[in-house]
Amino acid sequence: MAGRTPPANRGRAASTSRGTGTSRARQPARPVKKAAARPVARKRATPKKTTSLGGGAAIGVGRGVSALWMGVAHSLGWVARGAGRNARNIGAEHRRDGAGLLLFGFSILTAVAVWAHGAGPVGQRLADAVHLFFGGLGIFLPLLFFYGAFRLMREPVDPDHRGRNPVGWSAVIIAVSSLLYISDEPRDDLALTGSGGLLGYGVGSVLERAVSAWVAVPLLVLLFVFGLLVITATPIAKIPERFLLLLDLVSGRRPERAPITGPLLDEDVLDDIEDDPAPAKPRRPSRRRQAAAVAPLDDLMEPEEPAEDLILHDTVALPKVPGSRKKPTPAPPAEHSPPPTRAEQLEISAVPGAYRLPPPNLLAAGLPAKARSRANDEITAALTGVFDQFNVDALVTGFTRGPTVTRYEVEVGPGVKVERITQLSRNIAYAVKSPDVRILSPIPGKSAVGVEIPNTDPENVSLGDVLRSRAATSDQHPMVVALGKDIEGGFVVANLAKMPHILIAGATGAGKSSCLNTLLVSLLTRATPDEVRLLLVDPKRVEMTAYEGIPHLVTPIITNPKKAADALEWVVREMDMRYDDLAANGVRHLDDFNRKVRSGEIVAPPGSERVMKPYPYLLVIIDELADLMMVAPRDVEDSVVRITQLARAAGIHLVLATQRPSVDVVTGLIKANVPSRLAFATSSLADSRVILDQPGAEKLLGRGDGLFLPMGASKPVRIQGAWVDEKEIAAVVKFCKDQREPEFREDVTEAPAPSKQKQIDEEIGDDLQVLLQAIELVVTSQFGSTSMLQRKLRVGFAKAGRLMDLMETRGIVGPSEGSKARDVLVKPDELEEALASLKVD
Ligand SMILES: Nc1ncnc2c1ncn2[C@@H]1O[C@H](COP(=O)(O)OP(=O)(O)OP(=O)(O)O)[C@@H](O)[C@H]1O
Repeated sequence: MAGRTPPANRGRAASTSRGTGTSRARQPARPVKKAAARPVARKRATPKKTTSLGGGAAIGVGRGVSALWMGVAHSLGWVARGAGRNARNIGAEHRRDGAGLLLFGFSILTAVAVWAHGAGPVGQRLADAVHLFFGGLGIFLPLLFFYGAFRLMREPVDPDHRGRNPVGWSAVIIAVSSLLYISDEPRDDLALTGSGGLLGYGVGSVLERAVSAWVAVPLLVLLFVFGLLVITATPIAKIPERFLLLLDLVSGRRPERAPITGPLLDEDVLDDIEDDPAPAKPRRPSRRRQAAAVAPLDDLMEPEEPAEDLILHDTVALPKVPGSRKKPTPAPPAEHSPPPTRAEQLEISAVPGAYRLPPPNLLAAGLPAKARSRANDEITAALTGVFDQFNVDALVTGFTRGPTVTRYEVEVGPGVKVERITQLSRNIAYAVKSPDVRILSPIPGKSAVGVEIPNTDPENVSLGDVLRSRAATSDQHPMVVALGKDIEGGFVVANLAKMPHILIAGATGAGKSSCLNTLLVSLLTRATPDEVRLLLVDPKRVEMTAYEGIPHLVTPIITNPKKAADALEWVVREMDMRYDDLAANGVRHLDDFNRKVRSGEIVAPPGSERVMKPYPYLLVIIDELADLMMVAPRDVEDSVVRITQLARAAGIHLVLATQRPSVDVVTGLIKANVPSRLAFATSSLADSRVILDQPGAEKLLGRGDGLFLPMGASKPVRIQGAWVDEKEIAAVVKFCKDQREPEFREDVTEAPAPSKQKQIDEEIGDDLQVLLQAIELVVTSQFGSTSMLQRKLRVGFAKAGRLMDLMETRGIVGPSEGSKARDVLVKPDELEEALASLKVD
């Protein structure tokens, strides 16, 4: 988005990018032709001028010298260009490290020269120069170089604040040296080296003569203060806040940290977080707002420098060809998560402080994200080439690199149809050697067409980074989970309580299970079992075994689809119970109920033995909805629909995952009631339409590449799902399990309420024997046909139909599909179990 590209960044890209130079040369030819014409004319004129100077030996010698000189110059130029080209191919971090090491070397030289008067003749000259120029201040110069070298090597550059330190330090040095000069006016050159040096003399003497020492001194003090404010990035209005914060830190009181609850973290962990500041650039305004509340000392001194590994990307702007179209003005930076909210549930814990959340350092930090790589430059050139070949007046004006995909921004010239870019999609795919090109027309919020092309050098998004980002830590709600990073490199988190239910779908291997892992680990690291309870359904049996035994579970992980259907009915009962409580106490949402219970406004009715306790959120995660829908389609659909329609206020939320997003699994009713969707790569356009109601998911790349369509949004956001590995999952699970045993509810997987059972039993009446025969017939033949029952059991049509209905209510066969035979849901090897359960009933 335009808003995410600070002008400074664009300037940087424009001045440093070489690859872009290539694309520039390939821009529409008009300006290039004009420029080329002039040098040719000059070349013709030159020989004339030279010959007019006269002939003879002098000319010959002159030419020889000139040729030699040109030869040497060309060779040197060639070597320098080669070295420069190679240097540019080195990664940005290495170049920065190189500069840091160079400065470090220089600081050693200066230190030895100035402090120890050593380092040979070079050191002697250097020391003299330093003393002459900076006077008494010169002895601090090595320290300043050390500091500069340390920052260059340790912290990434932030283009927004690139000039801050040089400007700040220059102001401080000029002010101090001038003050030194005025306070100790030297009478000769030698004394100059003791006071403010030439610098102090230059500024101090001029100022003193111009406005007298009485005015010059306050002015210089103001300059000094300005320098300090610039270095520490402190606006004047923030001075009192920062000062109080500094006092807090000096007196040993740690400032309140919004992100992570205090008692749950030890000092090491906090230090980890201090070393690992949240990404700053795209959210800079709000970061400033919150700086006083969250910044530790490091942040106070260097609040604008994001950690290398958490740096966010902005659009890398490419230089414009002369006279190219104007760039749209940047809009304000995009936020990826809802504004911070105060979570009521946080204080629910029955035994405060008894349960510690897993420390963030259990989750490893990912590799630093790249803002630009060689692959990006090559693709920019390829795109420009395609536009040139097809004579389309369009410019690649920049790109935003995400972890898996880069979005190239293309601006079309006046009068050029946007469709011309769309029509070129196949040629673009051919030129960039990737079939997965996705064209966005326009990029929301920008007058530009987006061409999304997979990175040939994709990066993983570590869950730890997302959970430690400001997007996640600024919202303390226990149901906030990490999703990943968007295409602009911004962290994406979501509050499951606000979804309020989400459907996750994608072909096998697309990243659903990994996504469920990130959701679960996010919850475990942010919510205590008193705040959130989990009901996990894993018909695939292997995906969630790692979480068995965590204290958040209400029941052991359910792997049997039939039991899962029963569990959903339990959820409906739990929801009804919660609703009764809400209604009886006149509150509309579980959060209000919990707040009133805690404040004592809601108490048990007189005479009741019940102890009123806050309700935890209940999150139901179903890994394969299709398996449940096969067993008891009507029951599951009924339960899901009922839960999704009502459960929001009762704090019950559903996460439904499926790899078969067909209409018989994700039925119209379920779709209508599950408003948030997350699509990973699907195998067909039809599947994409089922999940998102629009195409797009079929073009995703797999491995966590997804489209997130939160409730109410019309356009999905492309994200790269976060990744958490098995070791990290095991560490977090162990941390939780070591503290508490799960308290299972016995009734979750119990068969549905006796009243309903009885009703069905009554329905069976005297037909039990014939029903058992019918079940045997249908299951062994795997053929759910009414006429077959009529023939084999010698019963009439009405009776056979009734038997079929009874079998449907028992989950033996699927619903009627007109004249077709019904699906048989019980396998022959499960027959005994099915018959036994019926006989017991
Ligand atoms: N966010 C991610 N980052 C990096 N790699 C990923 C990510 N998500 C998935 N992968 C890779 O893709 C593989 C398959 O992912 P996953 O098991 O989550 O797919 P799935 O959709 O659940 O498949 P299935 O339905 O067969 O279980 C993983 O083993 C991993 O290598």
